[in-house]
Amino acid sequence: MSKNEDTRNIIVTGAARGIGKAIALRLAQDGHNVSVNDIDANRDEVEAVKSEIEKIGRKSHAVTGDVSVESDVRKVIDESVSALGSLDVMVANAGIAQVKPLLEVTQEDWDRMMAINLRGVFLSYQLAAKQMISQGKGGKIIGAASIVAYRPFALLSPYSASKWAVRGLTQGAAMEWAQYGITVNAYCPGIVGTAMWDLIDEKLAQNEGLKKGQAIEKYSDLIHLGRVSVPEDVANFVSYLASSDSDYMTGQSVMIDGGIQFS
Ligand SMILES: NC(=O)C1=CN([C@@H]2O[C@H](COP(=O)(O)OP(=O)(O)OC[C@H]3O[C@@H](n4cnc5c(N)ncnc54)[C@H](O)[C@@H]3O)[C@@H](O)[C@H]2O)C=CC1
Ligand SMILES: CC(=O)C(C)=O
Repeated sequence: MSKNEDTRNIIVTGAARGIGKAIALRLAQDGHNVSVNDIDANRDEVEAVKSEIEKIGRKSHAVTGDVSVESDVRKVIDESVSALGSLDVMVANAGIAQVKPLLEVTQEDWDRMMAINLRGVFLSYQLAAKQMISQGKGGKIIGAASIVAYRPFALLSPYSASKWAVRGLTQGAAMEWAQYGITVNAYCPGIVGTAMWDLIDEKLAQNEGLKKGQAIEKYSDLIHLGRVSVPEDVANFVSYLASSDSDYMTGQSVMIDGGIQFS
């Protein structure tokens, strides 16, 4: 945490594992209180993250709910504000991936992708902004985009479109909410070794006639820094976005990918 930084009250969605968990733990280590959300099926994992945050010495709250459902996002925010006292930073991290040739994508596939990755971010952004405006002290809203928000990966077209839309939403929200002292930015990871990439690797391998582990190896050749990302690489950048050091930055979707894409 920067010198003279206040303790902030923060929500991280999709925080049971992977990048969301790393972000939640890093923000707690930075001295903030962190409320953690995930779907009900991951209740035990999200409770375990809450315990880890409390062991660090910060306040925490675990709240399950589906970010694509407005009443669930409202519950996540209301419970978190009751438990922590306010909402200063919202990290809309939850997301899903699907690997499928575009010619085989069904309307159900498309709708599920957009419901979670786009409507989920929209609801998290909008309801967080309303809460922050009611508090009258501004705030920081941070979303999960991806390098595919700039250049899609083949076989991940709906996913890429959802992340491209998150980049647009982040710009529009930044324009509309600057007047309330709210900044809105997004992080764009590259290839991060999480459960999401386990799934992508398996499905890409099936599609490309490779063995398990070979797809991630092949795609990793794109990384100039020469290693697959770990969730902590992304959490380090989100720590900056949540801190006052990023106060003059808004509307940006920034690559944190070891040098795959260059904008
Ligand atoms: N792993 C990677 O290489 C990259 C990941 N990202 C993005 O970063 C974010 C986190 O990704 P990972 O940690 O890798 O994924 P992950 O699959 O390991 O974790 C995502 C978490 O979000 C939760 N989640 C899914 N749908 C939800 C819903 N409707 N409501 C609440 N929680 C929900 C899952 O249960 C899971 O705990 C995602 O938005 C992803 O698209 C972006 C670029 C690269
Ligand atoms: C999952 C994802 O966004 C990438 C780029 O791998």
